[in-house]
Amino acid sequence: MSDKGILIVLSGPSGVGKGTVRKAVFSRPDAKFEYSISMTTRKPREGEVDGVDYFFKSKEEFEKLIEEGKLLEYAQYVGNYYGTPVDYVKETLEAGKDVFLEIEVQGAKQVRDKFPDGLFIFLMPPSLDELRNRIVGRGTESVDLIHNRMEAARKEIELTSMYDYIVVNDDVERAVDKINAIVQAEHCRSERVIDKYIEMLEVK
Ligand SMILES: Nc1ncnc2c1ncn2[C@@H]1O[C@H](COP(=O)(O)OP(=O)(O)OP(=O)(O)O)[C@@H](O)[C@H]1O
Ligand SMILES: Nc1nc2c(ncn2[C@@H]2O[C@H](COP(=O)(O)O)[C@@H](O)[C@H]2O)c(=O)[nH]1
Repeated sequence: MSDKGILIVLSGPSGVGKGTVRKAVFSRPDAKFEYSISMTTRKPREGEVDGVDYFFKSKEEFEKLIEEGKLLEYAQYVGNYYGTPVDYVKETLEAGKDVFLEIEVQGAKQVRDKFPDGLFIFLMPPSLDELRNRIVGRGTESVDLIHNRMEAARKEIELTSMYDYIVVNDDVERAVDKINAIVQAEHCRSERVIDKYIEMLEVK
């Protein structure tokens, strides 16, 4: 059995429900993943706690982290930086624990290049109309921004081939069930590959 954890990357278009699904994954009592807390230059929202929801940084601090190579990936999103701390991810995987990232699509592409063996899951809206309803319903975007995000979503949905799985977020709890099943299957697959390898060595 592999002694390293699996890097699980949940991504998808803005408004599809990544944050909602990620919170539901971690609210299950049997959740076995470690959540990688991101760094961001965005200001905390009401109720958000530094070191729990994000590590909140100034623009200067974030740019220093980029220069020092402390981020596995980073992206600018709606005028702020977001990034994943590389040391935490590597150390946690080395300790044999699965790490869960919830990041936007530019960041997911960068992680795929560095961790091709990661498990990449694209969260898909049931339809583009429903995606628009969710963005509008959240009430956080102006009309212009909603238009930009819908244009971006169309392009992102065409580029799903770099992902290992596509999960439709029609219902949050069903999406969580599917993600848990995918991770469990990935564990079984890697164990089977390693068992096969040991078997071959023993025959020799
Ligand atoms: N399965 C679902 N059915 C109906 N509404 C949903 C579902 N999942 C999420 N939502 C709603 O859609 C809206 C967007 O969700 P959320 O903020 O989690 O998206 P996101 O992908 O994290 O967005 P962003 O990338 O812009 O931060 C929220 O109002 C959320 O309550
Ligand atoms: N590339 C990265 N994207 C990230 C990271 N952490 C969060 N995110 C994504 O940013 C947007 C906005 O998040 P919000 O909390 O301001 O609503 C959302 O799509 C997140 O998935 C990260 O480390 N890297």
